[in-house]
Amino acid sequence: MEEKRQPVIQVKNLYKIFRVGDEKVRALNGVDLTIYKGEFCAIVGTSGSGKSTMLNMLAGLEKPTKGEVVVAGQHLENMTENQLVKFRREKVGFIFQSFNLLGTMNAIENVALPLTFRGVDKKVREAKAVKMLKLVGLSKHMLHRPNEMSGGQQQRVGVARALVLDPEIIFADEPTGNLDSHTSAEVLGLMRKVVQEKNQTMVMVTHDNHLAGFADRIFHIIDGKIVKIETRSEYKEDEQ
Ligand SMILES: Nc1ncnc2c1ncn2[C@@H]1O[C@H](COP(=O)(O)OP(=O)(O)OP(=O)(O)O)[C@@H](O)[C@H]1O
Repeated sequence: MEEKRQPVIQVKNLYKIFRVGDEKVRALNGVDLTIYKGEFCAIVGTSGSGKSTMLNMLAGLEKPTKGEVVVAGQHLENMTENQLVKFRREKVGFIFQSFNLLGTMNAIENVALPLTFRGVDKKVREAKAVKMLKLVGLSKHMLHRPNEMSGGQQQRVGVARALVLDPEIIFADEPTGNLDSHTSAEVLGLMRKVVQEKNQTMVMVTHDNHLAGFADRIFHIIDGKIVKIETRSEYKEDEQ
């Protein structure tokens, strides 16, 4: 089993040091990790542990101080800003805590929006958006605007919008931050299902241990270091 797994994200000896006045903040203090194709991984830690910094490095939003970040075969630490923009556009989808939906657009239009930026034909855009909304269980809410939907439904529109471009890798930052625990569990279960079906790779950061439990593997981060990696027991048994 193990040797067939294809690494999608490889981080080696990663440091991110911020200077604040005379002080140095070691937001990432020597991180090594590998994430494989098809995995749903969670990076979990308390406030200030380095989660967002880690996600920013993996998504090519910020440059490391030192170390390697290889994503989908590309060394992000050597790329120019233009190359990073291209990398993000082609490879990556984002799901945020705040849904970032446009209030004047209905669900279909919101989900179709990233395809507009790619110059996809209107009919094709709408067909893809409808398909994604069905996949996230919103068949009956396609024409609803954000203020005509619940928080959980809005977040599912956000998930559909992140996945409509079929990204190889999805990054999620506290994706259920504004939702109650029951709805959070539903949204995460759904994200996991969709990503699994398409054999995509998802990395989520959260401070919530319970929500991290939805992931195949959990990386625990404390003071910019990965201190423990947990694998779901059912997967461990598969691998033996
Ligand atoms: N731009 C910055 N300049 C200076 N220090 C920073 C900067 N960004 C983050 N830090 C520091 O780096 C450390 C890690 O921050 P980070 O935002 O990655 O934590 P986090 O785990 O995502 O926290 P939270 O859950 O509160 O969002 C913190 O000590 C933070 O104060």
